[in-house]
Amino acid sequence: MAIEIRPVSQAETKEYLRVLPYVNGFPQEEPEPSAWYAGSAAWLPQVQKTPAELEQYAEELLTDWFRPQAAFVDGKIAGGSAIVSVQVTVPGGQQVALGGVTSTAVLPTYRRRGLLRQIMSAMLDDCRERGEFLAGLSASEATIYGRYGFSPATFQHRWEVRRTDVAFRSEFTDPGALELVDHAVAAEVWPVLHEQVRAVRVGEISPLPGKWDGLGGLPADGSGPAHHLIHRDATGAVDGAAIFRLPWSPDPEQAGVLQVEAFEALTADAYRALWGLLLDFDLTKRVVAARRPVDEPLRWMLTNPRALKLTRTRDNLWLRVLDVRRALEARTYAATDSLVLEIHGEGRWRLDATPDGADCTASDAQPDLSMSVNELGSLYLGGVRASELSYAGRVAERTPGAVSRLDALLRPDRAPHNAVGF
Ligand SMILES: CC(=O)SCCNC(=O)CCNC(=O)[C@H](O)C(C)(C)COP(=O)(O)OP(=O)(O)OC[C@H]1O[C@@H](n2cnc3c(N)ncnc32)[C@H](O)[C@@H]1OP(=O)(O)O
Repeated sequence: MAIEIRPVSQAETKEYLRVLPYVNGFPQEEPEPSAWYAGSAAWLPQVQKTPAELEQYAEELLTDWFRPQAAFVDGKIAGGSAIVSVQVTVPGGQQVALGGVTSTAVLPTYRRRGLLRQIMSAMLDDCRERGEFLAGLSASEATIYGRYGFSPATFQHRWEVRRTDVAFRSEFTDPGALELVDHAVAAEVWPVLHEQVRAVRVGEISPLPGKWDGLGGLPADGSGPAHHLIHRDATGAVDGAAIFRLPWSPDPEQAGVLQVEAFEALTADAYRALWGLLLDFDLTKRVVAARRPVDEPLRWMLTNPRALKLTRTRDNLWLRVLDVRRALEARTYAATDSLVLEIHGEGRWRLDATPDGADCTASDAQPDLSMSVNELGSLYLGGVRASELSYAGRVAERTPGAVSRLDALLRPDRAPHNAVGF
């Protein structure tokens, strides 16, 4: 078979859309909140489209931020994937370009013949040419993307708590105020709030264009209508917001569940006030929250921290460092130190790191530490410790103490987290 890998042209977008429905079909542990997960509910694999809608979709598919590549087998599209242009916040606060791999699927009749391998290679080359020194994705299966140098860098929790188990350790007097708002107000609040959050949260991703458009009318997808809660500080400025649903169910087990679909707080006051209301909501039995950071402070507010039960923990953003020097120079560090890092296949680098930034230069000195680009991807945002990877045999310490020194450099203030995906 003759295989050609290349970008999809406008004339080919309709044919390319035949592949997209096969992106789905992987087993999900449980349904995710509809609108928050990965963005638009209008994403093709999630809804059946009429022929007219498909025409429109194909017409508008190619944009300057969505770059699909396809594998043409004997002239016909047999698989595809795409890079979306987004930004990720790295330690120190810089928001750097990230090539986001998404919408990956090979038609079932063409799988295991090396098509994804070739598509991925073309897409990562494209990222390098555009100067994107990081690529990222969220993985349908954890066994696929390690071979291309990706590795988990952020993680997320799903938790639930029974209302009868909730008691707060201390009274909280809110200097601000909570307010239920309609969709139109929420649609104005969220983009601004998320920009403020993203400026300070390592790992957070910039929203794709149109991300917030749907907020005005989040679908009532069986989970009931979306409710919008905001918090204002004492000056009236919005410093937190939540979206929740109160799904009705004939099943008593599923009834009385308050689902938190989105939650952001810029201040501790907003955080405490919003959870205070959501966890003590009349006529509910349980609160369920998904896509939450792994260092959720909420448990420390409860008299019984065990009441908050983790029901799922999973990797979220996988990173692939495409240019070691630029990546290491883009972030800041928690200490001042110098280490020589050998990154298999990507050279040997002397990192002179400080809290204000770093210099990274090619080096032929003896390395202090050796690892592959996968380990570097996991370490980069500070969500995984070098000592953990060293114990697992994945980071080799050549100079005694070098693992601890690297941990001290990369130590994060908060666990990296991205509530927004792509
Ligand atoms: C980032 C995202 O978009 S996540 C969504 C990913 N999409 C899906 O899961 C949809 C369903 N799956 C598919 O469409 C395909 O199986 C794909 C896209 C995952 C893989 O496409 P293929 O063309 O079959 O992969 P390809 O033949 O290039 O395989 C490359 C390597 O990955 C391995 N591989 C491929 N799929 C899988 C898998 N599901 N699990 C484990 N290993 C896999 C192959 O064995 C091969 O290994 P090798 O390098 O050791 O030889």
